[in-house]
Amino acid sequence: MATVIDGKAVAAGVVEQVTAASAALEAQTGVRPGLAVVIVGNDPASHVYVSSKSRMAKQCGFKSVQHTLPETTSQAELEALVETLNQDPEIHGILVQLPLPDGLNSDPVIQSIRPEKDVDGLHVVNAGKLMTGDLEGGLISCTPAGAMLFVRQTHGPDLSGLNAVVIGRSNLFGKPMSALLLAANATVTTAHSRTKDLASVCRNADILVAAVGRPQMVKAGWVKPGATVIDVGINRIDAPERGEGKTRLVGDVAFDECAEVASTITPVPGGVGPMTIAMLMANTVTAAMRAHGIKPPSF
Ligand SMILES: Nc1nc2c(c(=O)[nH]1)N[C@@H](CN(C=O)c1ccc(C(=O)N[C@@H](CCC(=O)O)C(=O)O)cc1)CN2
Repeated sequence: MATVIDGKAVAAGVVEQVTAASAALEAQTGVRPGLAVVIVGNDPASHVYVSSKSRMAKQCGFKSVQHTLPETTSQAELEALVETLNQDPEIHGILVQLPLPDGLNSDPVIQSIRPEKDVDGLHVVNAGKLMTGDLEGGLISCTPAGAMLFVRQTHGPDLSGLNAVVIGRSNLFGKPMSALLLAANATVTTAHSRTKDLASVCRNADILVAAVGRPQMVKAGWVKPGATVIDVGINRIDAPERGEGKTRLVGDVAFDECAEVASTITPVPGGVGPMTIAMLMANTVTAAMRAHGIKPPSF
């Protein structure tokens, strides 16, 4: 049976570090890190995530601002709000919750955020820094940064000689995750829906990262014995065993069977998910410290 990573515990450690850094910044400068979270529309899951982000920001000692905009918000209104937040000296981090409602284009919105306030790490400047191996100068997308912390805790900072396979190529996760693994010297394959014979590609992985959005797609036969398996999927499936109409969360990995083969594995829930919010806090305190000429800790 594999070692199961406790994402909640690791995230709590990061939040503790962030809270200390935030207090130190305030003691030195009188400034609290400021995080603005923008949500458009009525997606229930997004509202839950945004509430958690705002709550956690307060817990870390930040100034926390939430902008809740109606489904009918126009592209121009959304970009105007981002511009106001760009100009606000008390706001060091801006996050626009994704996905946006149909009819709104997230890309120009994200690119209108000042790179130094882009705590989601999605601006081309931050993505470019990551691609060129500059891990200290920019801001890194929260979920891959959190997943990478698990990888470092398991394998150390240098992944030389290890094969890593990332299933998924999104801007939010797959591409930055592949770049982080490559920067740590892993030999990286980015697999996706058009990859031929995905199972045998995965079987070559010492580190297998699944971010496909398909419930329990990765089976035990896809996992190399002794591999580290990181599950980034969050899928809600019917759970009639819990009662009529009930659901439960599962990842992209068939946990029970894969845990028999892997040496280390992340659960869903309680694995990578909690790291997303913790790393957002880390990015926000980093942005605030940089804005005041103070070197942030590495998380
Ligand atoms: N602008 C962004 N939008 C979205 C991001 C993001 O990083 N930036 N990521 C996801 C959603 N997300 C945060 O926004 C997120 C997803 C999951 C969790 C989490 O803690 N999941 C728990 C289970 C929660 C539950 O019960 O539903 C877990 O896995 O244990 C936190 C944040 C898309 N949008």
